[in-house]
Amino acid sequence: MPRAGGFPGPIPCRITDLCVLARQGVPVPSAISPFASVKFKVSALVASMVLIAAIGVCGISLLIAESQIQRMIARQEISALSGAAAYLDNDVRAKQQVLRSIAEEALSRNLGARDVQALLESHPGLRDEFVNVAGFDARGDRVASLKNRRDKIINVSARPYFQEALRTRDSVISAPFRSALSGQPVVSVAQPLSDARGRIHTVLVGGIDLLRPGFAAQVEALRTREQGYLFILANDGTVIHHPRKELILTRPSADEMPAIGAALADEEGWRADILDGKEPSLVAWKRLRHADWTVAVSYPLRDAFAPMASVWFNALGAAGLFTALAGIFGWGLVKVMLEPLGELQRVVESIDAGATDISAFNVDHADEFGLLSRALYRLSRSRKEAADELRRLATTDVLTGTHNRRMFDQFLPAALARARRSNESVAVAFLDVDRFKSINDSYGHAVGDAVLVEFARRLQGAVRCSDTVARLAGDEFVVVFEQVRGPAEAHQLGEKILAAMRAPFLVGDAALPVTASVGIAITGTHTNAEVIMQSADYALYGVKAAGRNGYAVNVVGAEKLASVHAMARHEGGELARMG
Ligand SMILES: Nc1nc2c(ncn2[C@@H]2O[C@H](COP(=O)(O)OP(=O)(O)OP(=O)(O)O)[C@@H](O)[C@H]2O)c(=O)[nH]1
Repeated sequence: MPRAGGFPGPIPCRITDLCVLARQGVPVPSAISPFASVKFKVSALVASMVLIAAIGVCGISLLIAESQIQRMIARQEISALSGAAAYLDNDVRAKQQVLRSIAEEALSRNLGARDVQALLESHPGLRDEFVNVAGFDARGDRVASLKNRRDKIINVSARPYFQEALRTRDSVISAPFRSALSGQPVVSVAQPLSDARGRIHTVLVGGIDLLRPGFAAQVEALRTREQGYLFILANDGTVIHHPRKELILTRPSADEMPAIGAALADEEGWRADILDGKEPSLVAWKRLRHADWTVAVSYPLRDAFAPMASVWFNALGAAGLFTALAGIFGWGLVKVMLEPLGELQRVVESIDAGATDISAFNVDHADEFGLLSRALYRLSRSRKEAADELRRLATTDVLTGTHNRRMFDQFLPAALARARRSNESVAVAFLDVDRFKSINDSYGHAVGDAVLVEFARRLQGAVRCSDTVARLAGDEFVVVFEQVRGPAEAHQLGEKILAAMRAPFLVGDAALPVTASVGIAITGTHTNAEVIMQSADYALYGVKAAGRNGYAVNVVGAEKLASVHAMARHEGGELARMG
């Protein structure tokens, strides 16, 4: 249930509910929740749009920047790898060159297989280049060895690099394998030695120990960054160098180690979508020219984009700041823009409270608020006119246009109160058309109506504008006279009314003699509406009893009919006074 004079309890209703309540006449709140305000909504909209735009622009820019940084890092890595590959190439070639020069020396000195041991020992620098250099005759049996000569005798005739060196008669770099002598992973360089007739009598094999600290250190020195790692693969995917030593000489599948799989894809390239050990990584690779190896680097993207994290953070901070500024700006802007609406609301409330009228609408705005003001002005005007018309209809007698009983019932007490305050007298004349029933019966109701209309017109013409004429019912009328000086004036009023009715009423073709009886009461002490009406009725009754067509005046409180003044109409139209 609505509370008296207020809005129902905790507000559970929506706008439509408010409209229903308003239509039912229940007061609805004029203030709205801040979150329902247009200011809030527009500010939130502006802020959201700026936030979306800022995040969108920053996000796209940063993604583009990330992609460019990725390319840049990849290019840097590949160029660093090119340097590393060239270094490794040169290193292997230098080792081949060393053995090749020994081969040339053996040929020039016409040395045979039996001289190879001495030849090797005459080149102490070989120990720096290789873990060991051994000589094998054409059957693959060892005939010389720089180190470990007492080691078990091995035969290398089945080794592919040995066979290839015999076949090509040129230097060959082997695939990585585990040395039968040292058990270490090695790569061998095989160099055939020929005699003057071109017959290969010995194949020199120099081993490069892949786990030798010097080799690992050399490779690691090629890295350009602290993060990530460098690895080397043979063309069949066998790992030659890797920070995880246990992988060396293994051949992991591309599924097991995507970084290794990617590095074998092409001569040179990079990919940034590799998951290397659960970590998204950028892998760049480059194939060596001379040895059939690929040198590659794996670089975690997290490290690559570490500087971008702070850029993202700053960008989001800037987006938040712009959003807050946009929200404040939007709020202020909408506040200014909606100022005319607030003004309009104040005008409507003021009109509603009766403090001002509809002329307060500012209809001069050129914008939408002007349109709204003008529309509200028109609506208010037509509603006011309708209300005025309703009020008029509610207080007007439809047939005669005089006031009706309702209006009279309100007016008389007010007039009496006014008179009391100003210590003046009020007179009420109670009129009744004489024998009106016979007019109706003789000429019909329409003529009766016309008589009533003419009667009212004459009555209104007989009194002052400030006097109030009302039709109570049927052929009964009343007139309220204010500021009456005394009974003598009341008599004059009675005379005046009767005189106004004296001429025949011209209705259609007929000229009807119409008379009226008038009972007048004038205020005395303790007068109220009921009392003065009774007094006027009493006077009217006296006139009727005395033969009609006359008036009588009563002073309230002296309820004794002093005299009846009746006018008798003779056939010739002459009037005679009966006292
Ligand atoms: N034409 C018309 N007649 C009405 C209207 N209202 C009431 N009447 C009639 O007015 C007549 C009133 O008659 P009364 O006042 O009772 O009696 P009277 O004939 O005037 O006689 P006295 O008052 O004694 O002189 C009734 O016949 C009603 O039917 C109206 O609006 N138009």
